[in-house]
Amino acid sequence: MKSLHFGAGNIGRGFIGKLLSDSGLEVIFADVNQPLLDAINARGHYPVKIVGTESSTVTVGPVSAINSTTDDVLEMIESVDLITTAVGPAVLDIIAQSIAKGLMRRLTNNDAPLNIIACENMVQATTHLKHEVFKHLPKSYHEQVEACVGFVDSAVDRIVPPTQADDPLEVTVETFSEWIVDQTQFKGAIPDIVGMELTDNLLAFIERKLFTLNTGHAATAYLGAYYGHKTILQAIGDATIYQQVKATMQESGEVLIRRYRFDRAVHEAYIEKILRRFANPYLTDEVDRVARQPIRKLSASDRLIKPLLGTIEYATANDNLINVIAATLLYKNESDPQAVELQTLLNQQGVKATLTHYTGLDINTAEVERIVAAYQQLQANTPSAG
Ligand SMILES: NC(=O)c1ccc[n+]([C@@H]2O[C@H](COP(=O)([O-])OP(=O)(O)OC[C@H]3O[C@@H](n4cnc5c(N)ncnc54)[C@H](O)[C@@H]3O)[C@@H](O)[C@H]2O)c1
Ligand SMILES: O=P(O)(O)OC[C@@H](O)[C@@H](O)[C@H](O)[C@H](O)CO
Repeated sequence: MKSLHFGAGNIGRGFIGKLLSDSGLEVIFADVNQPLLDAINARGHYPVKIVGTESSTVTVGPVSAINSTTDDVLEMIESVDLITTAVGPAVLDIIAQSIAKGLMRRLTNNDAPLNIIACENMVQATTHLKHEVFKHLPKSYHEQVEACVGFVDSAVDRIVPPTQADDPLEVTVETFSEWIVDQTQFKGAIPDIVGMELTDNLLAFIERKLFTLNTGHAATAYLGAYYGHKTILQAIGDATIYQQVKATMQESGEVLIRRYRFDRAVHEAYIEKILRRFANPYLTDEVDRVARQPIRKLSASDRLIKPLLGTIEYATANDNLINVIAATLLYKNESDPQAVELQTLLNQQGVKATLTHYTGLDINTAEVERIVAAYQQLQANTPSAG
């Protein structure tokens, strides 16, 4: 079997590409980073360092790589059996055009089933990609694509920070990993991939992951930045932050428990395990990586606002979520365009207008007033300001 994976970054090489290769699939990466592509093609394999209480380094390969902006991608789509992505939610809209073009070429002489799985931190990322792909497909292709192409949603969990090694191909990953896919959305036989779990209840799994791990991770990063920490390990090692992060995940967890009837004790254990993962002493994960793209993280369907909306729906506690959202508004990073845009709008339009603009929250709600008050309090007590 042949697979094309968009995004040869941390998750691409450290998780999805590794599982595909371990399962005997031929792996071709498509990326826009030419030096990275050249390095992959020159060597044909790369090292993955798995770190935890026991560490090991494994070699992933053979692999090859093509430039995602060239016609090589269209040619590849004509013949592969599986397409996966780990490019970041915003880039899905960019690669959709190439996927649509590739599908049109493929369908002229190949109606074998093809499955596409977007592995992004986003609810129903593949369904979103499907909508984008269909925007670029003439109507005459829609029926055939519906018949031959499975757009399979997934939840993906493994902490993979950028490597600290000199080798640009090396990836360092934690021991834990979880890839869950919606078994109801495949076309043809489901590929046999070691470590890919099947479910017919994906929404519960993706919300559980995004609104626990990623909610807690974002809380650690934005509170960490506020208190002047550089890494997630340093931030979670700060007792004040640890308690707030745990309480934030519990507030979000209460919504998940009510919505999906999760067992309370099992969910509490899930939170504890995630806190231990954040405190993995063998991973160097910068606060700025986890805090990246704060505007995306403040959107209505993402890890902060969706749980907040859930607490409003169920009338449950949300003081910690409110405080983390306020800390997110205070996040500054000159090398992150979204952080710069956020601060620019805050300076131009003030907290309330900025908050409602990015989150979609109703300006007249008590929660907006509370976030504004929390923002002002955090700002007045900024640790670095003395
Ligand atoms: N790193 C993690 O811990 C982790 C864990 C779970 C999920 N994720 C998700 O996986 C996705 C990727 O995250 P990452 O940490 O691997 O990011 P990354 O920045 O390391 O990798 C993204 C890769 O996509 C490439 N890319 C950009 N534009 C492209 C295009 N047009 N075509 C092809 N490739 C393109 C980049 O060059 C880069 O190599 C995100 O959605 C993220 O939320 C990350
Ligand atoms: O990738 P983002 O920007 O959506 O979120 C940053 C981190 O929280 C994320 O990459 C985690 O490391 C990952 O989701 C763990 O599975």
